[in-house]
Amino acid sequence: MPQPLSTRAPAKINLTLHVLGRREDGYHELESLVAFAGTGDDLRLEPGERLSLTVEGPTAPFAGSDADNLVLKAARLLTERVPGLRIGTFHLTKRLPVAAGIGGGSSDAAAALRLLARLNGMPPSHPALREAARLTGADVPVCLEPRARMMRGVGEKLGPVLHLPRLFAVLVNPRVPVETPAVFQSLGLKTGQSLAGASHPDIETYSADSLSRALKAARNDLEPPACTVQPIIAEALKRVAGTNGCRLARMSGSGATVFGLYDNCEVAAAAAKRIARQKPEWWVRATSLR
Ligand SMILES: C[C@](O)(CO)[C@H](O)COP(=O)(O)OP(=O)(O)OC[C@H]1O[C@@H](n2ccc(N)nc2=O)[C@H](O)[C@@H]1O
Ligand SMILES: Nc1ncnc2c1ncn2[C@@H]1O[C@H](COP(=O)(O)OP(=O)(O)OP(=O)(O)O)[C@@H](O)[C@H]1O
Repeated sequence: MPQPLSTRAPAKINLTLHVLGRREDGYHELESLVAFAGTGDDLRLEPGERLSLTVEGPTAPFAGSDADNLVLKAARLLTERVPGLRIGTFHLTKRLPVAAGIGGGSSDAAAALRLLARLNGMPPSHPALREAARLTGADVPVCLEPRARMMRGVGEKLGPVLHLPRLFAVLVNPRVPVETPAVFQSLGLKTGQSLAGASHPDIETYSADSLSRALKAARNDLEPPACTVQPIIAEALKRVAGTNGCRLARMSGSGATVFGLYDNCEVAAAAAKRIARQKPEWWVRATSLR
């Protein structure tokens, strides 16, 4: 029985993000503990002669032109590397906010690579998949197998899968797009500049307590520059931090999405309800992270 050619493209959450410096090519060296949410986009692949894409769903109008979609970029990069690759039409249901720091486009691109691998019987470790992912964007490699892990370099160095205790979260996006290059720019590092930063311990199995301690001791270095680029992020952080039972409020990636962590799903759901009532125009989701 062939497996259905569909997959979830979950939101990527940077639980921590330390900037270690800026390379000569202008990209920034990072260290980030990445997890994935229960909420995301959906992608389906209908095998066929031509490579094409349809996009629908609530946030489809904001995802740019289909020709520039990262789903097609990743698929093209793979076809260039694998002669005779079976292809087809992708159908993307777009639900995640765009340019939001939760890797929507990256996760969609990684989902496309997973579906093409499945259609062609390629193992997930195939070097062409890894290369196509890396060339599509810095966040794509970590999204290939969406499980919690440490990400280093500019996203190409991945640690082993981490067994995190289930985290109960609320994701909040004030519906302002934030362009990643503008935030890195606003950090103001010179090329070749290194920063002394506390590095993350390499732990494979966290208890709820050790994870909570590690998260609190860490930070997202892109939070201050992102708040300068888009001051509403500071308001989102304050609103999340002010909800009952919020253990930690932090921005993901380059923003503007902010997450709050809670002890259980009931408290998280209540916090989401409260923020959605206060700010009906914002995107608010209670979800779990792993
Ligand atoms: C901030 C993160 O979301 C953290 O996970 C990622 O590092 C960004 O990943 P991404 O959006 O896939 O990034 P890309 O599309 O590859 O790069 C967009 C732009 O962000 C800047 N960029 C990105 C990644 C990185 N490590 N250093 C950078 O300086 C570069 O100006 C680059 O031109
Ligand atoms: N499938 C896609 N979904 C969303 N945006 C896409 C997609 N393909 C291309 N894009 C373009 O990519 C840009 C970044 O969108 P995306 O939602 O991936 O950002 P992000 O969440 O900030 O990503 P990251 O956290 O990796 O920095 C947008 O300007 C958008 O036009």
